[in-house]
Amino acid sequence: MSNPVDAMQMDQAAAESVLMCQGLGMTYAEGKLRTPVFDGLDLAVRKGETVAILGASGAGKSTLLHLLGGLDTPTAGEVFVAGQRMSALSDKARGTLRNHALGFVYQFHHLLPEFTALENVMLPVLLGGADVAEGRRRATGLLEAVGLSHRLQHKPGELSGGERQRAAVARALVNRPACVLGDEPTGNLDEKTASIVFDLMLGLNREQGTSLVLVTHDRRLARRLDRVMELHEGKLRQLARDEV
Ligand SMILES: Nc1ncnc2c1ncn2[C@@H]1O[C@H](COP(=O)(O)OP(=O)(O)OP(=O)(O)O)[C@@H](O)[C@H]1O
Repeated sequence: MSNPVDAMQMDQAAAESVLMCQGLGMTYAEGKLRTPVFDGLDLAVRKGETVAILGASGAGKSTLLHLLGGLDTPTAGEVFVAGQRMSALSDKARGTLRNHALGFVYQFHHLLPEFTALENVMLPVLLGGADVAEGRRRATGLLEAVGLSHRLQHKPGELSGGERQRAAVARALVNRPACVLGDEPTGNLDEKTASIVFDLMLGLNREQGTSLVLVTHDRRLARRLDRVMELHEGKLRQLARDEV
């Protein structure tokens, strides 16, 4: 960013968004193999806004979500989380900001198998520095909200697929993040359970004013979000309602 006026405008726009990227580019490089995925992507997600990202297999949706979540470093451009420029932060500060400001839900739940549902949901609260009583209170409240108050002591292997995914949603929301990033969060569930988990995410996000960025192949679910974007041939484009 050579022009200071541009830099100030970018910082201003970032401050008004919970999540923003500008000029985002990613090219994977391994030895001589270079895989350009996209370049020059701009996206700004406002507080409470829900955004779907559609795109064919291999279009770069997971790559984009990883970069937005600070889990990988872009080869071009900038990501701002809660107004903070990710590239300006140390690894430790980036990790703290991620834990505090973002929640993640994946297609596979990624719950820790040796811990109970309650412990899994408490963990991000404890990592954020709160005490055990506070962690238990918040985790229990959210597990109740996702209909799992009767399964607090069950380990992931003792839960159904839908129950595991609901626990993963509770875990993503327990630190009251500004934004939840979902990578096909209902992709592994049957239609009815997918719809229940999706309703839960939307309901909890709206109650808490949390923004949602959701990668999905399911246009029917995407249509229920505020905005639908499509990643196609390295470009991100907002779709009109009748295109979804
Ligand atoms: N670590 C990596 N090294 C090299 N290339 C990669 C790497 N990760 C992903 N890619 C390539 O980048 C492109 C985008 O991958 P990505 O996983 O982001 O796509 P996607 O849109 O999420 O696909 P899907 O819908 O199938 O999950 C793909 O062509 C993939 O092969």
